[in-house]
Amino acid sequence: MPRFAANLTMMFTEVPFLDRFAAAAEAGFTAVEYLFPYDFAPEEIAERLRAHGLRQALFNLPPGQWDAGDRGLAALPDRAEEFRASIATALDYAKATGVGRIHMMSGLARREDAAALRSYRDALARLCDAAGEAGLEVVIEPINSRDMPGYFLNDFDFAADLIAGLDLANLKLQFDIYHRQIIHGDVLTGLRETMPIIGHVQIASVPERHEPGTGELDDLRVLRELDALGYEGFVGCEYRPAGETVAGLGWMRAFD
Ligand SMILES: O=C(O)C(=O)[C@H](O)CO
Ligand SMILES: [Mg+2]
Repeated sequence: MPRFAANLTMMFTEVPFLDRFAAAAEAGFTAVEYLFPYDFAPEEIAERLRAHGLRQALFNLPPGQWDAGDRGLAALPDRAEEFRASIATALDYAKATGVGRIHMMSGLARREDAAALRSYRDALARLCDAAGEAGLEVVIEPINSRDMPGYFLNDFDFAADLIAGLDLANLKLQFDIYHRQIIHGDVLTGLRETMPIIGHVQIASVPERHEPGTGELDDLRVLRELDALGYEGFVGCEYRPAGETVAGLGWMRAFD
């Protein structure tokens, strides 16, 4: 049975962010993830996790100025200093929350840009080194270009090649089934081929990004295949509920 984590950026938005921990626990989740914790002090987040018996599955490094359009810093050579500072910030939150892996967003850049590629590879090496010392994995996630136009890491084969080429022990793939289906399709084959390098999985229906089982893919079949392949990590429920969050959790009963 998959170990589901509620994505608190997208789910339980009926209540303010810090109250979403309680709401997720009450709905039966034992783990949570979200994009960014940085609007709150590390201790505030840690306290919510403790109070509700939740595990932290994942969060992202600071992405730069999100509201100004930044989507990560790693592939941006002129933001290298900011990227380095973001590692220390993320590691503070990792220590407080006990998370086992952090997601590094690439930023908006062209893959053909040699300086961007160099910056991205250097950023990964630096981050993996620091995260490794803290006992953490680093994950990278291909994101489809419809949701995030211009995103550097927009292809699963490119990501797998980078991971193989860099050969860093704690670098893994974040396999978001929603993005995989939009970018390439062929989801089951993708899972089978990349299972040895997968560090985190996320799911949502395609194309609406709602509850699993409400889109074009047989998401329950995909989740069963994950089990069959021996995946033991978390599956982040990174979807926007079509209506009220708890009312939309019926799809999970298939795994009771
Ligand atoms: O968009 C996604 O799928 C993510 O997982 C990212 O963390 C951020 O955009
Ligand atoms: Mg995702």
